[in-house]
Amino acid sequence: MSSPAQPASAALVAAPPFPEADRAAVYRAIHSRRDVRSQFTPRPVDDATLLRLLDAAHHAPSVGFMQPWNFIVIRDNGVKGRVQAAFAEANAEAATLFPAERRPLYSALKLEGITAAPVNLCVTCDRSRGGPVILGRTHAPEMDLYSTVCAVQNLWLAARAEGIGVGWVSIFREGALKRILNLPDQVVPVAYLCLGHVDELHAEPELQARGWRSRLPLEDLVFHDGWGQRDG
Ligand SMILES: Cc1cc2c(cc1C)N(C[C@H](O)[C@H](O)[C@H](O)COP(=O)(O)O)c1[nH]c(=O)[nH]c(=O)c1N2
Repeated sequence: MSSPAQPASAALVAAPPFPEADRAAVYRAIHSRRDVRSQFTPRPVDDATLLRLLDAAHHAPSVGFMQPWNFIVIRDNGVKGRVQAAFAEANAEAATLFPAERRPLYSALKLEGITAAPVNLCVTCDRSRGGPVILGRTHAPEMDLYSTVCAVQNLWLAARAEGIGVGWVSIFREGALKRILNLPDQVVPVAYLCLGHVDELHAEPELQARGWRSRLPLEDLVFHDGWGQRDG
């Protein structure tokens, strides 16, 4: 297939601001989204709802429209059990890495909901998708991984709107997850997510509520025209 010398024309549609109530809903999803470990109800996640979430993820931006993601839906208790064991092994290692005075609090935190969540989802990045040269990735090969994270965030926000909680678990040796899920060499497990209906969510990040770490003031993070310049 030969590529045209001129790109085909692309249609435009009107893009006005959303009406007030719709805008409020978007911000509500953003601000009330939480990372969930303990609040999952046993109610199954039906296929239609799950498909809407995956479709939201699939509409994320991606470098060069690479769409490097796959979604491995895990409902099998045997697979969940193996993932849970991989977490437990890595978490025991992780606990030793924090200063002694923080270890009791670390060990008291619940950092996964793998077996409690009705659905687990591994969002992967196929680093070879679309071939070796990808528009926008020529000088920044990690952009495929960032694109996959955009898909995760889309899903996380859509899940909030659906009353589904999502918990991201990243305390694994990557090789362990790859072996359990039979991932090919070029496929990276970017996110391991636990999903399930929730009736309640924490009002603030659980790590903040439990005294692990607090939200930084936005004004400390905004610079103007260069690093460290605070005056606009
Ligand atoms: C890339 C990545 C990886 C992880 C997380 C998040 C992200 C973005 N988070 C959740 C994290 O602790 C949480 O997002 C923050 O504490 C903020 O809380 P809310 O998400 O606002 O509830 C998380 N939480 C947890 O209990 N175990 C984990 O392994 C991880 N890993």
